Amino acid sequence: MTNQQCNTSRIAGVQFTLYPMSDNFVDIILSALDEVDQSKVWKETDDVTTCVRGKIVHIFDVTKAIFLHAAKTGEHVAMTGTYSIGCPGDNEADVYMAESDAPANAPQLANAPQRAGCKFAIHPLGREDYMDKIYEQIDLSKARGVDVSAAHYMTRLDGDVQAIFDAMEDAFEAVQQEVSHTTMTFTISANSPSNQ
Ligand SMILES: Cc1ncc(C[n+]2csc(CCO)c2C)c(N)n1
Repeated sequence: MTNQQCNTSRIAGVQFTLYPMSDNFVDIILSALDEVDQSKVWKETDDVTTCVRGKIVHIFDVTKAIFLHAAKTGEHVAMTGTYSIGCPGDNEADVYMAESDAPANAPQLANAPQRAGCKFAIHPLGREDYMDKIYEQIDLSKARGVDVSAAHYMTRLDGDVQAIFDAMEDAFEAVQQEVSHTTMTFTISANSPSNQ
């Protein structure tokens, strides 16, 4: 689903870390961060994570593109992170909310097939009825190109990387419309020797 929100949408963000299981990890991390178009988001990298903030459509576009960039090296790579929206006081990158909705990396990713496995969990905050909000809003039966299965504390998604990130974006988008402060944690892994 593409994000149809206009420029008055709320700022969202993600803190994430890439783990290339390779001697070449510095190059893989830095080239992924360098070569992906992050012009539509606020960003900051340090020794622990990268933080990207802006419209929902762009924070998912950027994390998807960085993971795909690292995975196309053929090395076993994992990424873990937390998406967040509605965090009180989160507005210092408001200028990025005026960006257009067209995802900056979508054209380059159009033909970049890559399989992965992912587990994610969504956390609607400050609500006693949080389980209802999850069940009401998330309909992964509509997710195309991913196998969905239950796991303890998480939902597992297997399939193409782009379809996995699209399914997570749809879930995050739907829940945050109902619950103002929502976070989502995920771990995604590609080229794992466990699958060979
Ligand atoms: C997305 C992402 N952002 C930051 C780090 C932290 N980090 C670990 S090694 C390295 C390169 C050499 O400084 C960096 C930036 C990461 N792993 N993944």
